[in-house]
Amino acid sequence: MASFVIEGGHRLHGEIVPQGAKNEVLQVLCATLLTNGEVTISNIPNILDVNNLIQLLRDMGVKVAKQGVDTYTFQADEVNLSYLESEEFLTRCSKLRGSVMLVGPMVARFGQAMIAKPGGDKIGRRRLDTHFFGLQKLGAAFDYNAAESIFKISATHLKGASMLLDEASVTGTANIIMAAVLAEGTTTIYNAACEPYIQQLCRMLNRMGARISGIASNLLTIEGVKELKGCTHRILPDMIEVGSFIGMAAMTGSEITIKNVSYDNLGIIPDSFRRLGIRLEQRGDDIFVPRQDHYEIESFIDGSIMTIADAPWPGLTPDLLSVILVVATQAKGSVLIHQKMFESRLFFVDKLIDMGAQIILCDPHRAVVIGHDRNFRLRGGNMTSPDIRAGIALLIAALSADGISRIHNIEQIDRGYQNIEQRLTALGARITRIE
Ligand SMILES: CC(=O)N[C@H]1[C@@H](OP(=O)(O)OP(=O)(O)OC[C@H]2O[C@@H](n3ccc(=O)[nH]c3=O)[C@H](O)[C@@H]2O)O[C@H](CO)[C@@H](O)[C@@H]1O
Ligand SMILES: C=C(OP(=O)(O)O)C(=O)O
Repeated sequence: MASFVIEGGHRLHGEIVPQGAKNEVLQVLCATLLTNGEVTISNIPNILDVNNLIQLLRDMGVKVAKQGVDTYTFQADEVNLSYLESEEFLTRCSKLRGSVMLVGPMVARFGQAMIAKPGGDKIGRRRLDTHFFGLQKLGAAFDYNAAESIFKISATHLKGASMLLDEASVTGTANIIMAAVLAEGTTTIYNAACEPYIQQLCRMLNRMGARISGIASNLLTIEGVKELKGCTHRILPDMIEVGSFIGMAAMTGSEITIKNVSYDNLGIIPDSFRRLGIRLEQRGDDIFVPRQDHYEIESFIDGSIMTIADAPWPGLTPDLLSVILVVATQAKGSVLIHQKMFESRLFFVDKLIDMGAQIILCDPHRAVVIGHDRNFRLRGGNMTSPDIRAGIALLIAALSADGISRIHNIEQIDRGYQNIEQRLTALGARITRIE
């Protein structure tokens, strides 16, 4: 297990460019299986989850060629179907959440898919019902082997259908879209997830010849086509990285410009940080965060205490709540952080309490943060990163703290953040990786 050693208390300064979005790239990589044509994707981040999925595609027989520093071509013209039943395939799938999105394309193109319970963050129950109910509606049969945690899906013929999803699952919607594009006839998906990454997937599929309308809404209409062709696609900047950097700038009292953020695709994220009293300016497609010695959490209009909660897009992504919680510890005022979607994502607050933060964990979903207004600083600590976003939140806390901190299990951070210590060191952070 690798660790970071962080010397806190240094202000940061300069420009940082967000990487390509992890959660978009995981979707569109799976979509390359839908065609035997060549798909070129650029702005692919060099992170653990993405590299694992690319390796998985290679092992399946997909021809993968690196064309540039962040650009790859993929050609799935000779997929090894027997590999899909191997022990090795199942083990690899279980390493990342994104692998679940192989199911839709595989059923659509090859009529069968087998997948082990996918990995990803251990942040509470992460059911897959929406995925499989949707695929069943399209005519696929599925079987779950509980003893081995293996899902088996097969379909001789997928047929378009109307469906109302029981929840707007992001990867579930992606899976159903990718199956429906090659189904016979029309599919409508209501209560579809509609975040920018799903929009990007739909636009890419349309460039491949799919016929999807309603993009950016929660009602998608998909007219199935017989086959898809290759295309080129560029990944959006990672909105969770953008939010993490806004929080990091505020918490460390630093002046930072975050470059090329695709502001229009950030939704409610900038305003969520503004509600904590953080000033940020849109400058073209950049975000400028000025140095702020104090920031004060707003109250609601009636004077009651602010709540910041997650919700399906266009609500606030749950993936930023850990960062928002950490940043609130140095604000003036109080806020209730309500993590509605996941039930084990707030337990990392124990580590912040050890560092001197004032937080009451009310229950697994809710934490009240009482901001210090920087009256006293967090103390460096020794901690383990439980999940990707708690990991970056702890890193931000450590950068602002007095003294030395150690964060263990940083593989969790590496899953989603590219060369993070080098990029932050370029801004003046003091972070050392210990293997
Ligand atoms: C690889 C990937 O893309 N992972 C993202 C994806 O995971 P993933 O697609 O696995 O997450 P889902 O959207 O399926 O659901 C996330 C959680 O929210 C709950 N839920 C979801 C929708 C809803 O309307 N109501 C509700 O309560 C689900 O029960 C689940 O516990 O979306 C999550 C929610 O944005 C993000 O945290 C993950 O980073
Ligand atoms: C929860 C996350 O990732 P995953 O779904 O891959 O576990 C995340 O990106 O915050």
